[in-house]
Amino acid sequence: MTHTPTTPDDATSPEASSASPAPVVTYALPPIPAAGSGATSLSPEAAAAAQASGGKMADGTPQRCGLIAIVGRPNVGKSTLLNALVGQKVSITSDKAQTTRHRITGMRTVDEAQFVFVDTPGFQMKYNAALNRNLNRTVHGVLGDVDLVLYVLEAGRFGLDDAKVLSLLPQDKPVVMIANKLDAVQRRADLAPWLKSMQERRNFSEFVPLSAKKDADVQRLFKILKPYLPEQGWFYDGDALTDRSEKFLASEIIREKLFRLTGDELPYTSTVIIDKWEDEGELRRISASIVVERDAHKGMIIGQGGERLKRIGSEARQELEHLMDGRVFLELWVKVRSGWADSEEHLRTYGYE
Ligand SMILES: Nc1nc2c(ncn2[C@@H]2O[C@H](COP(=O)(O)OP(=O)(O)OP(=O)(O)O)[C@@H](O)[C@H]2O)c(=O)[nH]1
Repeated sequence: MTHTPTTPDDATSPEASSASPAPVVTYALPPIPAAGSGATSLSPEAAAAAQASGGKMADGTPQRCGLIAIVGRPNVGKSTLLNALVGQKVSITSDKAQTTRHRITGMRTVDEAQFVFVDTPGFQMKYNAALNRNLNRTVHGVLGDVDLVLYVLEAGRFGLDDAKVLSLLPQDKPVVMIANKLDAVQRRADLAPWLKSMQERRNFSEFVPLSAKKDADVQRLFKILKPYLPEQGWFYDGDALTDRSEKFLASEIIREKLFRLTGDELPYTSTVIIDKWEDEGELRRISASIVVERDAHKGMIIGQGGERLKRIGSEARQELEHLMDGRVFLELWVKVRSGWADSEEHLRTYGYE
């Protein structure tokens, strides 16, 4: 099979694409990561939606639906791409590598095709704590279940860490290479030899240089990916965007503000737990704890005179009010749990199994 690099200037339609779509696969209950757990079973709502649709559009066009994993080394833009594809923030982004820790599913339905995205954490090769063992286990578990893999790189760069991720990808799945951050490439001409060298590394189904931050690129990606989805009924309602709970999204939003406002000072092992979630008429009261490993980290988060924690809380509250379309009262605590990232016991307590 020959591979034609697909660039934003090259209007390749899915039909005109040189790669052949994945074979039609039909299975009664495809595995879907359940919200908040590592389990892979289809939720009752999803099963009902798949049945109700009968697998066809009103005009008789067969529906398509498939699971797509987004993989790549930390910081290549996987979460940014997922959020852009879903059209809503379902995964946090930051400049700090390794901010994504959960198997997040977001979904988006475009015409007859439902794309169900499974975000995978960056592969962690540097540390050996229990947290990272769990991350790698999660990545392998996810890849076994999907119909298509999006392998994300930074356009023009292929380092040892990218090679490591590539070596772990299954041979029997179609893999689309996404060369992200195209907007940051100064000389587009330099990209051609790089793309050619990538063609020799694996039998990629497609090459798609793009910027996850450009809407037109993201819309074009849907067209390229559609033929790879198996013909089968949708797993979710056509307007569903995530199967994550509001509580989970809230903790992710707080975590994002935490990482953004502490810069590189705070280790990625810090986490956020929602302790209280109550509705009082129009007002939602949320109380959350930021759990860190050391007293020094606690000081960093609180900041001079409590200024930093106040800002984290205020920015998170504004985004929560936007997400929930209502007033939010947010109370934040910082707690120290020494060595929690090293302990399997703690990981279970915090729901990372
Ligand atoms: N210039 C540019 N920056 C991008 C693009 N996509 C993502 N970024 C930036 O790259 C950084 C990392 O993005 P994330 O989406 O958090 O990366 P990730 O791969 O999910 O990272 P981990 O959670 O560490 O695995 C952020 O600062 C993004 O704003 C892009 O298309 N162009």
